[in-house]
Amino acid sequence: MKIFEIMESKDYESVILCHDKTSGLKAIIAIHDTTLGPALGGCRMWTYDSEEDAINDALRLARGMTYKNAAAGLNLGGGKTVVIGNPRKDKSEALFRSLGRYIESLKGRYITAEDVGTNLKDMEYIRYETKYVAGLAETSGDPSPFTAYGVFRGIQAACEEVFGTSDLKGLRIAIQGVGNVGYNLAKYLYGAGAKLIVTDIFEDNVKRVVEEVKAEYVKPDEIYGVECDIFAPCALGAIINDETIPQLKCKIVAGSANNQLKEERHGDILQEKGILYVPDYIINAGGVINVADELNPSGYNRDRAMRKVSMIFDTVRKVIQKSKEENIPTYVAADRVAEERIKTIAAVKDNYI
Ligand SMILES: NC(=O)C1=CN([C@@H]2O[C@H](COP(=O)(O)OP(=O)(O)OC[C@H]3O[C@@H](n4cnc5c(N)ncnc54)[C@H](O)[C@@H]3O)[C@@H](O)[C@H]2O)C=CC1
Ligand SMILES: O=C(O)CCC(=O)C(=O)O
Repeated sequence: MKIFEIMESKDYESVILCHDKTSGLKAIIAIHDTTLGPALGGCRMWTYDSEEDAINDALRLARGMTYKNAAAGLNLGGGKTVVIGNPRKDKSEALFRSLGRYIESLKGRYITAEDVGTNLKDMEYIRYETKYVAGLAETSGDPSPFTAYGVFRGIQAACEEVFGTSDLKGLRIAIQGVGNVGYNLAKYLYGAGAKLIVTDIFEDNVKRVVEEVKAEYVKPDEIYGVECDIFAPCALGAIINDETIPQLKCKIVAGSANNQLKEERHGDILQEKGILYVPDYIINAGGVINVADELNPSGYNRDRAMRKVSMIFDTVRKVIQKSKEENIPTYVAADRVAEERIKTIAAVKDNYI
């Protein structure tokens, strides 16, 4: 793996390899860009097939956070931690405290939070060793309901564009994955009068949405072909690909899953087919917007965080507008929105003060 070549090609600032023999910690902290402020991004714990896969994931996710934070209007850069290990078997207080000490050594250049495979308890252990951790139980807590609310607002903005109204009443919305975010999203959509079709690989998760929001159930591999207005991927990445696109019968793709496009060209294909794709990192920023509110000098405020999450409606509109004006796919427009903000703020910071 030619690490410096990769870092140079996508402008990474640092990649820190962390190892602790006692706790078995093997982690990578990737910091992509700190132009806007300290890098904020969650800590993922996963069993990777190889160390190279883990490093690549950390790099990709860290860069994603730069774009997510920038487009969301946060004064934060992008970074991410990847812990190599099985989140069901390999967790311990020592492991997360050891990681916390590495994060502390960065003196605030990187702030961590939850991600796939980590939870509030893990963040508490990290907190024993460093204050550079957000998303704690006593402050902003579980980010999922905020992410779901942001996705809901983004869907409303997309509907305004495609159907001429943000009213979701009577629309058919297919949700892939009704876990933490998908479940909360289903409740918002049901409350707004939408008809839901859902799938999940866990029976319990399906059961609660079928009961609580009268959703229709389809098998996991049937969700792509469901006749619907909106397809909301809330499970895995790379689900918009050569196999799934021909099956889609929706007008909008808008959901919380990270890295939905398997390859960038799949965003182009959606556009050619007249399906509006709402870029993942624009619509799923609710969680990080909420977590970032903890960094406010006056302390965390839930109402303020919700107001900011609600503005995802405006960010989605801005991205759609840019895509139309510049005749580019929405995923390119999103990147431009983020890059332009970073460039402008970097120029402001050029001044000597
Ligand atoms: N939780 C948050 O605040 C944020 C989550 N995201 C992304 O949103 C997505 C969902 O996150 P969470 O709800 O927190 O995760 P989760 O693990 O609680 O829920 C995911 C659900 O998808 C289901 N699933 C997995 N594979 C599936 C398949 N092949 N077909 C159907 N269902 C399947 C799982 O059984 C689970 O119920 C992930 O991609 C995550 O990276 C992004 C930003 C913030
Ligand atoms: O929401 C969080 O807990 C951290 C932010 C993050 O890593 C993400 O949005 O993917």
